[in-house]
Amino acid sequence: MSKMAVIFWSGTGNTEAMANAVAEGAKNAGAEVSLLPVSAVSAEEAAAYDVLALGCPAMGAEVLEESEFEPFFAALEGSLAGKPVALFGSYGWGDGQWMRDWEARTSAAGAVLKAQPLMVNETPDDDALSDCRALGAAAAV
Ligand SMILES: Cc1cc2nc3c(=O)[nH]c(=O)nc-3n(C[C@H](O)[C@H](O)[C@H](O)COP(=O)(O)O)c2cc1C
Repeated sequence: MSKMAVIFWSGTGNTEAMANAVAEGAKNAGAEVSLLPVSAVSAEEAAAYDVLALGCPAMGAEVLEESEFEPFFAALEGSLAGKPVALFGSYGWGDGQWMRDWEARTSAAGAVLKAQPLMVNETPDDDALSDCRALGAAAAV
């Protein structure tokens, strides 16, 4: 059974709702899942998991949230070579540039992207939550 961490930052709950569904999908697919706000985990602890699902909304001007998530991810980048990773997050008025940049960084770090990064506009509806569960399942195997 793979040990997977779903690690997220969420200001208004949208990415958190996605994270809950990602974790549910991964558990249903047989993974042992830890669901963690980014404030509760260090990069070193995150790097010890077999699989990572990382969630962060578009913040600032098309960037990762800068006070907690960006420092966490910057510290993790050096440990991502060969690591299976899935990315997800909610956004508002943008066109997804934050996710394209994040995906490029993750690939450049040598991570193995387990699925297309999943972006949801604002609050996830039922279809989006089922996409989140599918992402979790894809990451878990
Ligand atoms: C300070 C701030 C900056 C934001 N910057 C962007 C942005 O650059 N592009 C975008 O598409 N949405 C942006 N948004 C919208 C959020 O990404 C969107 O509301 C998202 O659903 C928030 O997710 P959360 O509920 O997990 O915090 C921003 C929101 C806030 C509060």
